[in-house]
Amino acid sequence: MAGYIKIEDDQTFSKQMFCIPQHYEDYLESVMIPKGLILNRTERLARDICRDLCHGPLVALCCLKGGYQFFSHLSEFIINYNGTSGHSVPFSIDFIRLKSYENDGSTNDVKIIGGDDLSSVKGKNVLIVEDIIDTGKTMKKLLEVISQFKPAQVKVVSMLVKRTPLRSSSYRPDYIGFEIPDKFVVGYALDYNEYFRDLNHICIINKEGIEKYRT
Ligand SMILES: O=P(O)(O)OC[C@H]1O[C@H](OP(=O)(O)OP(=O)(O)O)[C@H](O)[C@@H]1O
Ligand SMILES: Oc1ncnc2c1N=NC2
Ligand SMILES: [Mg+2]
Ligand SMILES: [Mg+2]
Repeated sequence: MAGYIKIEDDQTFSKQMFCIPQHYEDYLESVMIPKGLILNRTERLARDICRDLCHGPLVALCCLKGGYQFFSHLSEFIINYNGTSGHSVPFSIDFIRLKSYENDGSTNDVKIIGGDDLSSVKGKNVLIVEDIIDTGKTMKKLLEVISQFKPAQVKVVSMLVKRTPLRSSSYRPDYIGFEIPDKFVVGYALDYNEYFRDLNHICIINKEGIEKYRT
């Protein structure tokens, strides 16, 4: 397994140092990972992935909704690498919608909502692109489902892996952007009850935000 950037338990940035949408300012504790750093790390992940996987047709599978920003930027870097590294392979994309969270907890019931016709992955190298691994339940379910479609090989890249020793299945993806503390984070397409997806940076939600947008 390749390396990752470890975000320490007390490693945060002040909200006042970044552009934060006014409608969220009172509901965030701090910035954990600014978008610029996410993009820089994603560019290197694209190079690592291409060096390992780009020897045959590659299908990148976006785990909606939370994975869409990471998927979009990672795909762009893979396409650029494909075009400039002197070696290229056909790169196609597919989408699947998975949902298991309500408020800041897993319902332990991973629902696959539409997009589960994954016959396109048969015989291909598949890269599953996810935003975060927390308990690992979502990824465990997806890997079970995708294996039924007989892909040639499956690799998983997750932008974040949360340090959750007490409730994690200890599943580790093949590629990791950042290992983060056990805090509920939002932004860069990660949500809390569908809010905060329109926030650029990965931030820690505060108690007021948890109450304001609780269902
Ligand atoms: O490792 P786990 O504990 O399963 O948690 C990780 C999953 O939970 C979140 O999805 P969510 O259910 O919130 O749907 P969303 O992607 O639409 O936000 C997140 O985007 C991951 O897919
Ligand atoms: O911190 C988190 N933020 C958003 N979504 C999820 C998180 N952990 N599991 C799912
Ligand atoms: Mg998700
Ligand atoms: Mg969510």
